[in-house]
Amino acid sequence: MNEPIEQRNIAELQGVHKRYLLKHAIYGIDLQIRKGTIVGLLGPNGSGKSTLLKMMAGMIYPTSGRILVNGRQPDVRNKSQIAYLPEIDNLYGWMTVKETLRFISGFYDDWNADKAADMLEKMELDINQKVRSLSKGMRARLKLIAALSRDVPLVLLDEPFSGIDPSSRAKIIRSIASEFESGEQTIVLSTHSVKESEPMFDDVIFLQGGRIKLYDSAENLRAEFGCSLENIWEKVYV
Ligand SMILES: Nc1ncnc2c1ncn2[C@@H]1O[C@H](COP(=O)(O)OP(=O)(O)OP(=O)(O)O)[C@@H](O)[C@H]1O
Repeated sequence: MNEPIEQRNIAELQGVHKRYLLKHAIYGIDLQIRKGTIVGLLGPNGSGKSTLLKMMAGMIYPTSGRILVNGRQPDVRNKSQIAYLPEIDNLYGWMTVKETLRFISGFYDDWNADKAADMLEKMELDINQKVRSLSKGMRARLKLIAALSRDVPLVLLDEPFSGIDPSSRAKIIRSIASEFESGEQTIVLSTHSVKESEPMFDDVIFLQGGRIKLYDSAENLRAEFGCSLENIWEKVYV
């Protein structure tokens, strides 16, 4: 027997519209995010990726429409459901890597210390180094560890690879894919690194001007267009 729709989806958006003062960022989006998948959120600058992720994280609210994560409207009260990695750098420079992770872990009952230790090793970070002396790419790795070390149903990553060089990016993507517990967690990840990220995506959303241009499984999209997601990007946006 098929599962009811609401149990198959970790998040549902219905007619979601977002306006910042006079600027329309998202236009009436309907979306269902399947549980246990890694979803790529793709689109050019200003297409609405960060706005969509912030609304799903409960950081900002839709102007109209409805968002449900695990059946509840996201806000500060259901932070136990959602890990969110913002595009901005929100780390304290005076802390070491170890202190940063200890500090962040104190906020969350769902912190998985084993996972954090494992990722620290894979991401090759020195736990005694001060955050202020880390390179941009190293800081990006630390932010990623902070988001991925929580045992939550939904992980939202906004541009997690910005500042990370291409070879490290590929390595980190493999590490995310290996840490990912299919069935337990869902990851929605915005990125401009389509080529490197492509192998880990189950589903892909192409946004354009605040609207969904394409949304399907990566497999269906590749079959329909007869090419890679990277080439679909070129067909859609260039
Ligand atoms: N706080 C804000 N106030 C006013 N307009 C905003 C604000 N945040 C975003 N916007 C506008 O909303 C639209 C979508 O922006 P958003 O940051 O969501 O896009 P994005 O796809 O994440 O872009 P990028 O790839 O550059 O990060 C843009 O036109 C942007 O200028």
